[in-house]
Amino acid sequence: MSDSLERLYLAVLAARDLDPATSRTARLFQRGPSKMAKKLAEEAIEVVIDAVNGDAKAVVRESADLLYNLTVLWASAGVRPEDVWREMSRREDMLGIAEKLPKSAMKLPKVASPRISARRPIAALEGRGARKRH
Ligand SMILES: N=c1c2ncn([C@@H]3O[C@H](COP(=O)(O)OP(=O)(O)OP(=O)(O)O)[C@@H](O)[C@H]3O)c2ncn1[C@@H]1O[C@H](COP(=O)(O)O)[C@@H](O)[C@H]1O
Repeated sequence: MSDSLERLYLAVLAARDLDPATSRTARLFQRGPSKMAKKLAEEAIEVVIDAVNGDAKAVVRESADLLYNLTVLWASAGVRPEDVWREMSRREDMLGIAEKLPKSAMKLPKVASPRISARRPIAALEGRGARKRH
């Protein structure tokens, strides 16, 4: 999947400077981040509606649109796909699955994921309110 997204990301970068009259991507760049965000949100809602309606084929179609609009927003924000893959790997190393760190240290799993046990114990941050060491 990451290969497809990376190819799409490069295609979006290449289309950025095309004629907005003929390129949707160039038109999105011309209209700026707020339009990109609006389209991304619209696609996310379309995926949700189709999923709630149990229309798997529509979920596939709208998910492709969602990922397209996400790569456009990434490009506009200066985010590269590899930046996201790196963050997902970091989370996987911490927790064994790609999810956010729990807000408090208390919720970290008792048994570290196999990838962690082979490494130095990781001091869990307690989120933004992490106490400073005295
Ligand atoms: N991968 C995509 C891609 N996925 C979805 N879309 C378009 O994004 C829109 C999302 O669906 P919507 O129903 O929300 O859009 P719409 O209602 O048809 O029209 P709007 O309301 O958005 O104006 C559709 O029009 C899709 O055609 C895409 N448009 C372009 N690409 C790729 O982006 C690259 C650049 O293409 P151009 O933008 O055509 O230069 C190429 O590699 C393309 O294949």
